[in-house]
Amino acid sequence: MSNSAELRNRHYDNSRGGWVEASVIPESEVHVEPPSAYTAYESCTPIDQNILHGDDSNYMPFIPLADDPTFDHEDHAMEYKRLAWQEPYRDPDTLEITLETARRVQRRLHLSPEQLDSMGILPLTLSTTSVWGAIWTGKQRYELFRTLQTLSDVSPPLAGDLRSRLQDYLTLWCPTPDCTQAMCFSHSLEQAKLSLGSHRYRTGPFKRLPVTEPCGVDCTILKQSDDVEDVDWCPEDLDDLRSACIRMGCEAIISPSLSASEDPQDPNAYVRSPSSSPLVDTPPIHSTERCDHPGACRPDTKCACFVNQTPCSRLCRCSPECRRRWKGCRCAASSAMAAVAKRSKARGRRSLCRGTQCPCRAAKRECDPAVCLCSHDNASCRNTQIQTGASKLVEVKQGAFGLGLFLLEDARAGDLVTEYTGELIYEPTFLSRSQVSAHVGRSYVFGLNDVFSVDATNAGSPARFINHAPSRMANVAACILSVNGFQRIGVFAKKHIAAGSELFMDYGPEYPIGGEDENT
Ligand SMILES: C[S@@+](CC[C@H](N)C(=O)[O-])C[C@H]1O[C@@H](n2cnc3c(N)ncnc32)[C@H](O)[C@@H]1O
Repeated sequence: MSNSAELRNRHYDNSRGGWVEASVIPESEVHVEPPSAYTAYESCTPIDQNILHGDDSNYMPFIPLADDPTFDHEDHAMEYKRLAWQEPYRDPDTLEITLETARRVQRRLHLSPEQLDSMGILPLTLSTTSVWGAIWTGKQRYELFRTLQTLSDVSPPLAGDLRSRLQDYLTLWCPTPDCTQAMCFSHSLEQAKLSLGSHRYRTGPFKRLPVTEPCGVDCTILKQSDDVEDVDWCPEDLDDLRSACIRMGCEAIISPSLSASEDPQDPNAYVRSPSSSPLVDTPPIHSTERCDHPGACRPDTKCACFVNQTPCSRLCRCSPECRRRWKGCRCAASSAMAAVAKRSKARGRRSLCRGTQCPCRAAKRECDPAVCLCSHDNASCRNTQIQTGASKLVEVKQGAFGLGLFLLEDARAGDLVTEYTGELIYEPTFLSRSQVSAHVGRSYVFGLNDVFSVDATNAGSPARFINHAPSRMANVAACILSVNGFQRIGVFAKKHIAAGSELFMDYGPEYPIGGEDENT
């Protein structure tokens, strides 16, 4: 048996059939460089879709570049109204406990929030008048999920209150067809508000809920007949119900009359730039607003779609019969096109909706599988690359200007290389953050529309590493497309790009590096 000193100097090498002497380097001769710390502010959370951040201009979350004496910290702090670390610490559970206690006391003893506040028995004041009360804070926290005005709004709906329960279901799910997240934060601006209960439906033409087979014990149909008032459902309500039923897997109340309209309206009616290529000449882009009113869009509805002269998307909450709804393309309608599509699909290529004769593409919209006669088969339509995630393999490594993005496979002209994702931020946040990015000399912000910018500084996709080159030398170009109601940034190949190439795009004249003028 070897002693431990001998063992330390030998190791077992299978290839050499037994113990071999190890060459031991004395500790004094070992020089290991300590690993260098990561450079500050370099971390970026990978995300595959934009996330709504909104505004952080009120709270300064931390002191950026705190160890850099050349950064003007005082000036930067002026961008914010409050310093987050000077707010008193509140255990988030305290809010829940306070609200739940208040709810129970209110139910059993019928004490109002004001009475409870005057008794001073709760850890937080409820105060319905001050913006700092627990009710207001609760509303802030939950308004993404449901609309709260008073304490009773925080309560779960009663079993027989079908309307509130349905609203609860609807606000729990993201109403975006592309998103399957419950309590989604990415599309929280889009929360559905059920329009039930308005008196106007009592006088209009009603549709009765078609009674067919219930989907289960909790089916809305059973609730309707059992324990709630007899409800007359207007078309908008039915649309909401249909959406709820689809998500619950219940086919029972899906009215056939609400399926996608077959109105042969000219699909070109809303095309704004018929001859433009999808990579250039972007028309003025408005924020992704959608209408939320009964009936069709008209001048008096003053909705964003009507005012901006943009077609209604499938997320709009106007009547399904509204003539402003985008009708999609008919690119696969002819048997000849269908045959071409079949042939190219067999070769693994997408051939439909390639050119601007496709009205969706001409209008800078991706084809919508719900209405277009092409994208029922995604493998054929060339204009669904962002929503189907048909991007290329890429890698990040040292590029021409710091890190850069490189292709790992060939790309053909028009192929989606990657999507540019990040946090959706408002202008004040853009301004406060740009002080830091100007100081470090790197910016990852991409203007999306007249409300939002996409900032890939803290969270984003590999597209954030694409370096700038003037247009004539750039091999990719970014294009903002409307994808099923949302504006998204696709980075497309301008020409054939061989695997291994670094990707460059023209950042445009507004980018600090300078556009064509400065770099040509
Ligand atoms: C979107 S980032 C690109 C990725 C960046 N190279 C990195 O290492 O993270 C944009 C920044 O890269 C640098 N950059 C990109 N293209 C450049 C160019 N043509 N000339 C000089 N700097 C460039 C600038 O610092 C710019 O603010």
